[in-house]
Amino acid sequence: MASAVVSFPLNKGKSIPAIGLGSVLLDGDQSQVVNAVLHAIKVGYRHFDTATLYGTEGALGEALAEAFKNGLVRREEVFITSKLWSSDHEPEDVLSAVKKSLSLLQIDYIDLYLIHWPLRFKKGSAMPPKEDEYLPVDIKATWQALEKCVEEGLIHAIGVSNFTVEKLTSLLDHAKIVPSVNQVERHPVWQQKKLKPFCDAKGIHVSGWSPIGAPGAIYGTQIVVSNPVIQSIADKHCKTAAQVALRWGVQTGASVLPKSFNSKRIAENFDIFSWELSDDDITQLSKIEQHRAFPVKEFCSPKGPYKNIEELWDGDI
Ligand SMILES: NC(=O)C1=CN([C@@H]2O[C@H](COP(=O)(O)OP(=O)(O)OC[C@H]3O[C@@H](n4cnc5c(N)ncnc54)[C@H](OP(=O)(O)O)[C@@H]3O)[C@@H](O)[C@H]2O)C=CC1
Ligand SMILES: O=C[C@H](O)[C@@H](O)[C@@H](O)[C@H](O)C(=O)O
Repeated sequence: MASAVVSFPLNKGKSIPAIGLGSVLLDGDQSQVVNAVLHAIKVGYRHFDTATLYGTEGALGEALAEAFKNGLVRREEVFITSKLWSSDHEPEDVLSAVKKSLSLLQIDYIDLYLIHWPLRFKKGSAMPPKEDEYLPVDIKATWQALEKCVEEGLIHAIGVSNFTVEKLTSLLDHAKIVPSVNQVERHPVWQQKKLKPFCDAKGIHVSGWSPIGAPGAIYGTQIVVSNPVIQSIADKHCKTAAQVALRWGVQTGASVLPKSFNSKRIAENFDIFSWELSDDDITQLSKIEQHRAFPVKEFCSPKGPYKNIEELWDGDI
């Protein structure tokens, strides 16, 4: 068994384990999710990241039910993150979306529920949405509906995903509950040098998606695993570039959410707690030229709230 998993305290609810298993599923075979989650629990993972969008809440729920039944782990020992999809932002849709997630996950509370994107789409919209499927965003109303779900005990902590400093600032102006987490793209090639210090100052924990640049995904990139600075640090520590990227994420105070449905890589990605990067390694990594691997221009539209990636990310690109 690998070393115990480290956690970061949140401003509400339980601590968030520093590593969580991602669960984007591109081809439809749900059994690989069930197997991956059960294997990950045995390796030591205690955090699982899913979303309504991914269609993997049911498979995660099935794996958790089996793990609880077999005594592999107890409910209070795992941390489950899921996300509200953009077509469920209407306040009256939020409660039923949360209840649907709970039912698929087969649990009676969700540790962390995030607004997946600062975007609102019509019901049944395509992915990415067509031009006439965008609706005006009203984060305040959606957030208030989520705050109610916290009051009712259905969710223990709430947060956002893909929010910039500007979008968080406007949410903070009227939020009763300060978001616990902002889940964003984060790895050594996009370190979130503007957003991370802002979130730290506001007590908002940052979780990094695509923490190794999604090297194996159809939409993915090799920009992290083939970066020469990362690779040379990996060689020095006898680790892989993926492990250096993940260790960097955790060592700089953010949780990381690597997705793998492959047993060997699930274990490889977890092996980041019994060694550390030196201050000089961190300095070298801080000098890597920065750019987003995933600017997500699919969500920019002349009819949407963001016409281009500058507007989506408020110039932080
Ligand atoms: N909030 C948001 O908007 C977003 C959230 N996310 C969340 O973050 C998670 C992680 O992001 P994701 O985009 O999946 O990208 P990751 O950086 O986690 O990379 C995952 C891909 O890389 C492969 N891989 C995993 N480990 C290794 C390794 N050690 N060496 C080489 N290849 C590896 C995986 O294939 P294999 O399975 O074969 O190992 C998979 O194809 C998602 O699954 C999701 O849960 C992601 C994007 C956006
Ligand atoms: O086209 C847009 C992208 O697929 C985007 O929707 C995903 O990256 C998503 O945020 C995720 O969580 O995986």
